[in-house]
Amino acid sequence: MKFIPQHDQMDCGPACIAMITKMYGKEYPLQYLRDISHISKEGVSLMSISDAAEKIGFETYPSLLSIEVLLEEGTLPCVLHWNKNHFVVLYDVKKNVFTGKKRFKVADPSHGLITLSEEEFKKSWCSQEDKGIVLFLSPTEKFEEMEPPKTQKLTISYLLNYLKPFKKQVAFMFSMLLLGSLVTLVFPFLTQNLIDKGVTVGDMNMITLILLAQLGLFLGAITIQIIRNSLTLYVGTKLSINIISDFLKKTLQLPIKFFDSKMVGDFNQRINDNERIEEFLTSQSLVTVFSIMTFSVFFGVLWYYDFTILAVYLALTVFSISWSYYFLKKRRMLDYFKFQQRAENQDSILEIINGVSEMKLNQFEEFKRKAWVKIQNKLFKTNLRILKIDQVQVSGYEFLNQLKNILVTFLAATYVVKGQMTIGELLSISYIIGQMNSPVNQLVDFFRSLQDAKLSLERLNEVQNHPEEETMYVNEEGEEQPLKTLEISENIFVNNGIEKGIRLKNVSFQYEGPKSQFILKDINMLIPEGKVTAIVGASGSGKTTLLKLLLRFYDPTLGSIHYNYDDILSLSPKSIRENCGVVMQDGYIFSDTIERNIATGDEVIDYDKLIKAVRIANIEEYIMSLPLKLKTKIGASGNGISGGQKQRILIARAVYKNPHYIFFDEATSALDAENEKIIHDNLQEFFKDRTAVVIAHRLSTVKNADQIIVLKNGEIVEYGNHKKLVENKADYFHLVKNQLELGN
Ligand SMILES: Nc1ncnc2c1ncn2[C@@H]1O[C@H](COP(=O)(O)OP(=O)(O)OP(=O)(O)O)[C@@H](O)[C@H]1O
Repeated sequence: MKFIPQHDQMDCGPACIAMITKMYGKEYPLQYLRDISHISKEGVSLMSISDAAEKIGFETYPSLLSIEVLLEEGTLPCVLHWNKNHFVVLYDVKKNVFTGKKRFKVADPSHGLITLSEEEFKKSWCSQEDKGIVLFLSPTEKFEEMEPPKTQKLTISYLLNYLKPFKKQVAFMFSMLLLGSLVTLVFPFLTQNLIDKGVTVGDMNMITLILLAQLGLFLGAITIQIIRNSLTLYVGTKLSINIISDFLKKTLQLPIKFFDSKMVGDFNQRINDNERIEEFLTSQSLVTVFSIMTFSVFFGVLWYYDFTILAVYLALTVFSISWSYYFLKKRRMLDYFKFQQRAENQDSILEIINGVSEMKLNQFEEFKRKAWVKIQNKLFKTNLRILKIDQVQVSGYEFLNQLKNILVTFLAATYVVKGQMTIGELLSISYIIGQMNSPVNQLVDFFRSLQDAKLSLERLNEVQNHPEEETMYVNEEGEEQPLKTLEISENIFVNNGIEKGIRLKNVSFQYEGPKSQFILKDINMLIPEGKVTAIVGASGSGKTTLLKLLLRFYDPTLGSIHYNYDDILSLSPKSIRENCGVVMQDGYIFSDTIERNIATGDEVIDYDKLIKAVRIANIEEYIMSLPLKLKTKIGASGNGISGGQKQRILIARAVYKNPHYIFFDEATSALDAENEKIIHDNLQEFFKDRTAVVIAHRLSTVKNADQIIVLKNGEIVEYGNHKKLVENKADYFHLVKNQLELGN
């Protein structure tokens, strides 16, 4: 059984399929499996795992059954629903020949390969009385025929390219290292001469001279060390900035769907991954090259002194390195788990901080604190496992090192006793052995760092390999074409007199896999150019989702959306968003000045436009009452401003953009009636000649719209203007009835 760990907190499902496909001889990349199992922040469901497995050629049978039936009729490996919130693979069940007791072998993507007794197994698996949920998978011919998609892997050599711009500095660092190594090389000869030509002969002048030379060399070595450290810091920092900045650039080009499945902790850990790689490139790799050089030089010097001593030294060194390497491999998986638990830990702390007031209001503190302690316990267990391995590795390594030193000293001392070696030579050899140990330690550190860097690379690979948002599209003739820019022009020619606007044809949409619920169902509508369309409907009816499709955050599962005559799939998402002024329900206030929060896209702020936008959003009075006016900083996530002020700033942001399309999702829901009326009147003027879609529950906002669309459970149930819909006395009427009676 080849174990594959989950990379992120929600990855257990895809990791289980990856292990099973591997058992059947095929290696599917985790990212591909994530995509086809439609992973979200909540992870994947058994249905999505089954969908994904079917897609790559398995036949799947989900079941709820008892342990006896599982053992009698089940085929292994299978996926089990574990502790009601996780998935694992059961790959073997063995019977103890002496006790007759069964041992269950389980691959837990967040913990490793584990063997459990029947009791333990039942405790984690059985969710309803004595039964548990299982997904059996059997490969079909399709599985044999299908080839896993190829992914390009980031390699260490690719990363070395990052060092290229720093050739000069690296060469300089290298020459410093070389110089340092030459200096240390002279020390053993000085020691030998100090004893043999100074102390033994009683030549005080010689002793003084040699000691002065040693002092001089020592000062030289310190100077070299200082220069080297500053250079390493310089190159390291620059490299780190380049690597992480490229990573952020790439990450920001990924589609929203990618972010749907990631937690903040997962991203933070990836930044750490980048730093780990930087450290590997700057500190470890260079120093190791140098260490190997130093080692080789001392190797030659030791050979010059005595071959037997060298041979003993080498044999034990090879043994101690192999010892460490073996344990490093064992530690590899634990590193994955630690990474993941640290991400969980960060998310938990973040949630406690962000939700502090809700927690206090609803007495949730204890529960959340205990959840945090639970994560800490998991982390502690992993750390304990790591420590156990490290203890054995380090103790064994130290023991071998000491044994090496003792043996070599014993050999050298024997030579001195026999008169085959001088005391000076003995001391010199001791010095050389001491010097050779540090490159060997360095080599062990290098292997550890290399392993860490490789793990980090694997995790970064999935970001690197994920297709970016702006890619190609396939036209009607089946040819690949570059994406087009959304055209906004007065004289767009529309074929056959078709009305201009955004047209939705038979649009259906699901967030997750094919077996998931349709959030939008067969939507047909035109959002006419230059007019205001309002969308109303009960909470959860799919209004926001519809808006997100228009912004190309997601693509329709079925049907098509056309901006005038262009299919949305042929348009670059960036160009669509550039032409849209959007206020979302969860609009975000950046930790910056008010003016920067409004003029987000412009390098140089156009103050005329800004004042106009601020006036339309009716927030001028508030801003001007602040001591720093437009330059006032509004805190992280908009702390320090009220909900209504936040909405007005978001409206000002959309207006400042001067967009052709306007999408407002409950943009004025937090405002008082008076403010809403003023903004509403201001917007009527602003909406002129623009195409607007407004989602609102309040009658006053939608009443004047040119057309009103009523959504119910993802379907359009009614459309028309206010007057017509009220007369219909159907869904719209019921939605706004209370407000009508109030005389609005
Ligand atoms: N990222 C997502 N992943 C999975 N399901 C989602 C996601 N976002 C929304 N949904 C689901 O889609 C459905 C419609 O949500 P949507 O936000 O579009 O409704 P809405 O009509 O805008 O509701 P409201 O008036 O409360 O804002 C809901 O059942 C919701 O659970």
